[in-house]
Amino acid sequence: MRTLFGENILSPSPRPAPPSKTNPFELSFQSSVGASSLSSSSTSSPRQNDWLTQHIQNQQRLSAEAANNHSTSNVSSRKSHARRKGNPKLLFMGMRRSGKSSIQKVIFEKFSPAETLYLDPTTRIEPATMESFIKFESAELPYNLPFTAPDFDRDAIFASTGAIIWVLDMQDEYYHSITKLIETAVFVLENYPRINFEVFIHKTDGLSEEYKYDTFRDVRQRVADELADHGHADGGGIAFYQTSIFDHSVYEAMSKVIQKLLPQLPAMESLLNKLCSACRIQKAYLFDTISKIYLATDASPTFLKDYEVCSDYVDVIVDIKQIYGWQTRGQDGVLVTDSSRESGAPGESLITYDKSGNTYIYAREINDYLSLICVMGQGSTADKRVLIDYNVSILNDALQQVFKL
Ligand SMILES: Nc1nc2c(ncn2[C@@H]2O[C@H](COP(=O)(O)OP(=O)(O)OP(=O)(O)O)[C@@H](O)[C@H]2O)c(=O)[nH]1
Repeated sequence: MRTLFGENILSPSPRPAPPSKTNPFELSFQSSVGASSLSSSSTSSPRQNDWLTQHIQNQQRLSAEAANNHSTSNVSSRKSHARRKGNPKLLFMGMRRSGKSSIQKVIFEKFSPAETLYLDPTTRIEPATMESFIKFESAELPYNLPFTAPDFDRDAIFASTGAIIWVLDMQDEYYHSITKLIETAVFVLENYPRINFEVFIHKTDGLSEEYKYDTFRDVRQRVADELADHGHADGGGIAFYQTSIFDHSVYEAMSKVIQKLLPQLPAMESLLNKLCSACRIQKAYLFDTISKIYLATDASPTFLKDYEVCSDYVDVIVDIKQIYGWQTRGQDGVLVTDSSRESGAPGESLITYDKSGNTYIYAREINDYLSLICVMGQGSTADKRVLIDYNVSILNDALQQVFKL
């Protein structure tokens, strides 16, 4: 693989094209809902972005209200995920030695998988936070904590939790874990229906594809059957993921868990979809650079290979940043505009992806903690870079609008 790092890795941000010129790569936010309001201007993308942002936020607000009413009236048939304001809060649960601490250490504290071999057992609730683009908060519940007891202060633990991640060790005897999982899931569904319940079927490394598939299906089936017996015929909205700290699967699963908690997700996805169709991007990911969690991607099918390449590229970016230093952040929690940065300009780079050089990875730093990584498709060659940069800068502006509010 040949890296095309040039002097432009830290080049100044591209100048937007003059608004009077028609730009074939410009984001055009055509929508059936707002077609009439957009038809008057075909080139004013920043204004269209404002409109889109507002429109999406209104939609989000309405659907959040609807979901709220729905979940209070009918606990077992919740459909939408509980997106809430504030930081995503994750609670790790599961049997002893299932890998709860390891997942947190690898993702949030950047331990290498081998360093997790001899972690001390967790005996008390250990909250941890990671400051990145968003502040991730996680905690691990010791296996034997009697949280269902009536005198236990459950609200202190569960009231602010966004998602519970049940870690199930696939390489161990897992029937007891399933029993505990069901107990916990029923308790959560009945007492805290707005918490997302996620199951990591963990330690998939070193197992045959056939065994992984059979075990995954077996666990899902058992959980669905047991929950149906407890009156949750729809499976309680529980999601299952195969994970291992030795590959990218744990990052991908964690990304999906986090995304469900982000109120800005629909807006980000919509913006990425528009960018992809305007710039012929095969796949676009918005990565939280430090944690390698992607906060959003476009609607095109996700291939693990694309994700792996983009994720590895984020590693490269982090390594380069470690060498040259991280730039300071403007204001807490708010995206910093290129012009308002105290020092330097956003980093950007290209890297060839296949031998022909037609497919390449485009990386653009949105701010110090957020990166846009795109797999560029055929027809979006590197010589159209200025136009692509221009569209990405529009996306950048729109993202700032989304996260300011
Ligand atoms: N093969 C494999 N081993 C893993 C994986 N994740 C964790 N482990 C190992 O599993 C063992 C237990 O991991 P921990 O993270 O300490 O498990 P825990 O659930 O936090 O354990 P307690 O705190 O005692 O409840 C360690 O030796 C890890 O290296 C994985 O994905 N694959």
